[in-house]
Amino acid sequence: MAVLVADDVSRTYGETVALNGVSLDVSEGEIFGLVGPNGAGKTTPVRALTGTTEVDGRVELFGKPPKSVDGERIGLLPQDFDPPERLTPRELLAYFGGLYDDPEPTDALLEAVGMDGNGDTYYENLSGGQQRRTCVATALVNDPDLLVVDEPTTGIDPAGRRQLWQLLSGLAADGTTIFITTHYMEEAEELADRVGLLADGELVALDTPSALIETYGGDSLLYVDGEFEADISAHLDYDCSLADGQLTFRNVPPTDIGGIVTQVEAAGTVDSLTWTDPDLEDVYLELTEKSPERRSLGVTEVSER
Ligand SMILES: Nc1ncnc2c1ncn2[C@@H]1O[C@H](COP(=O)(O)OP(=O)(O)OP(=O)(O)O)[C@@H](O)[C@H]1O
Repeated sequence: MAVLVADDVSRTYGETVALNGVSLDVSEGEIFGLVGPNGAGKTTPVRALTGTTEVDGRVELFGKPPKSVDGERIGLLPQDFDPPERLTPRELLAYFGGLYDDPEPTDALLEAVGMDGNGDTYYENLSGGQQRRTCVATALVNDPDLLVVDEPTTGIDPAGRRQLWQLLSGLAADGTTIFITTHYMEEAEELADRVGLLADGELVALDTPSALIETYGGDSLLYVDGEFEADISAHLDYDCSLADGQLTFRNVPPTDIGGIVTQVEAAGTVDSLTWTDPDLEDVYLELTEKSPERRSLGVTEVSER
């Protein structure tokens, strides 16, 4: 059963269309990532899911409207969560724990988010990343069945971010459903089972990261730098382009790289090779840099790039 359902959800603020007919569902134990540029509308579904803004369309959590769901089942980290500065992480977690029937132990929460060494420092004296880790812990205090986190790792260093990915993956493996918004494409690609891409309030793509990359990510590229004659391509069995002393080969299988180098070296010298595979960032740029008009014409094929 879907834990979370949004069906044809729209929200306008005055003249601004924040969400336009967004439909998605998230299954138990799934991590769903929502990505999109600033102002694309990512926070608006978070508010709709947690019943803090009214929307047109249907939103259900555990088969009920958000406001009817037992708060014990939901963990929320708002984007702009700003706890009292003169509390320590330990005091904050104790405070939030007091709001629930069976809170998680504070020490375990501090350790889970990598804050066990700073549990007694005033919030105002923590670094930005340490503050955000503390905020993540507050969303976990009730061991929620559904965790909704809006840009949870903003400001957290790469190692800390990976630690939180592991934490979230572990929670999902144990059955927690996770809805996460992020600006980090690596985070969405690594963490999310499926990713929805919002642009101008519309969900322009929704699939697994690998399927999105396959559909929209574009070509793998092999760059060969060296000294070549202008007619080098005539000596090669592979299509390529030559610009600024660099040969570019598109979509060659990795197993062909050795053969390409051998052919290029027969007609020039090779200084270096660079290989790039498309990733979710390419998908993001491909889909978000188009105007709404071009997207509505379905102009998203790789060949259009
Ligand atoms: N309370 C509000 N009043 C008026 N406009 C709003 C309000 N909340 C959001 N908006 C507008 O709705 C649109 C979507 O905002 P939203 O916060 O959902 O975007 P976002 O994708 O989360 O952005 P960011 O990545 O910058 O956090 C924006 O144009 C924003 O200005």
